[in-house]
Amino acid sequence: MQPTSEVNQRLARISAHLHPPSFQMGETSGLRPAICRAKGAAPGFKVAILGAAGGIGQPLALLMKMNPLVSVLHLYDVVNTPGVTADVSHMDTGAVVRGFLGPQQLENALTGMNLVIIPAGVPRKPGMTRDDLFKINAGIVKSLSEGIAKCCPNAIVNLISNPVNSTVPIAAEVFKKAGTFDPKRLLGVTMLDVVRANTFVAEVIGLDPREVDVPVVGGHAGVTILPLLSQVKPPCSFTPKEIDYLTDRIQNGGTEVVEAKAGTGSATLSMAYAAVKFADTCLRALRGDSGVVACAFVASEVTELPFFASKVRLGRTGVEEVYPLGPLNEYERAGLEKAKKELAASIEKGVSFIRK
Ligand SMILES: NC(=O)c1ccc[n+]([C@@H]2O[C@H](COP(=O)([O-])OP(=O)(O)OC[C@H]3O[C@@H](n4cnc5c(N)ncnc54)[C@H](O)[C@@H]3O)[C@@H](O)[C@H]2O)c1
Ligand SMILES: O=C(O)C[C@H](O)C(=O)O
Repeated sequence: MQPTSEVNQRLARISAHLHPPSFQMGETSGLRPAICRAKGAAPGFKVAILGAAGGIGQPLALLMKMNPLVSVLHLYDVVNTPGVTADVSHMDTGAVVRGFLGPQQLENALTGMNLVIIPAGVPRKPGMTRDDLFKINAGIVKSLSEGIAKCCPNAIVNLISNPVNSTVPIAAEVFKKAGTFDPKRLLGVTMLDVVRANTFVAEVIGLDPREVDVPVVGGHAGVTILPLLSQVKPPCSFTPKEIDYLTDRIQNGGTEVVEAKAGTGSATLSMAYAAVKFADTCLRALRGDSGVVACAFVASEVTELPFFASKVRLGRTGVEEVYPLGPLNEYERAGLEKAKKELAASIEKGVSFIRK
């Protein structure tokens, strides 16, 4: 039988653990200090998610916490990071999770990061285009990019916030101004278009989507999303009706979700999946894996436009090769002309937002 005082002390310790005093973000922004003998994080990459408490940010945080390549996961947002961080940090996977709240903690969130994923910003409601988000999201991406230029200029950046066709040029201009721009390290995330294309094509041809690979080039909005159905792997042919159906469904997949969600937001779960698929690709390349290829919206000389989405090869330094588009059929050449016209305006809008 233990003395009562010892039992009481132990109960008090357990109670303090279960009911901590009110949450406070410390200077270094960790959650409340834990009793911990670990000397530091295990080997792996340090990843920050900016916008981590949002519709995409939360499932993205969950999935990145499960990624064995991640040793440290920083969750930053202007609201609600304490709760999301406490929640995700209880998962018994390797990554150490730390939460950061508000602009005063942005620098701590970013310092030392290898990869920064940005899903911060407002989503569409029915009837809106992605460009309608520019007014709010341009400023958000500008300030977060300024933080990256200052605190982790060598990090790979995965930019999700819409309109991607303009936010990537915005980030590039901020980095140029700061003298830190390296086109190899800035990638607009168009993986959701590829994920959708693989799914819809697999449905039409009756295959498992995991066996299908559809290159999607151009940009990430409406007609700028250009699936190259003539280059689908495994090789297959489509009727003109199937091509029209697939092109339209892939280009409007985002709107399909926005309308189904009826005012409560846009794609979050499939986007978190696509973002993790893309981030994992970047991390494997950083680790030194060879043959790592994905579609992304990057600085490019594939067309006359300064940015364009196409297949890229990733390596330890980021984008190591931007692949040409390959042979296009007449339908795709016509789509490319339409895509370039809209893309040029969106890119210019982003550039002049910073240069003005
Ligand atoms: N690239 C793509 O394929 C793709 C796909 C889906 C959504 N999106 C875009 O991703 C963005 C986020 O979508 P969502 O559904 O997660 O929206 P959401 O509103 O659910 O979450 C956005 C989060 O960003 C946070 N935020 C706002 N300003 C911030 C700032 N200055 N710093 C840090 N965080 C900030 C908000 O607090 C919120 O938690 C939208 O712009 C959306 O259009 C892109
Ligand atoms: O459609 C949107 O607004 C969100 C995203 O760009 C998507 O493609 O789902």
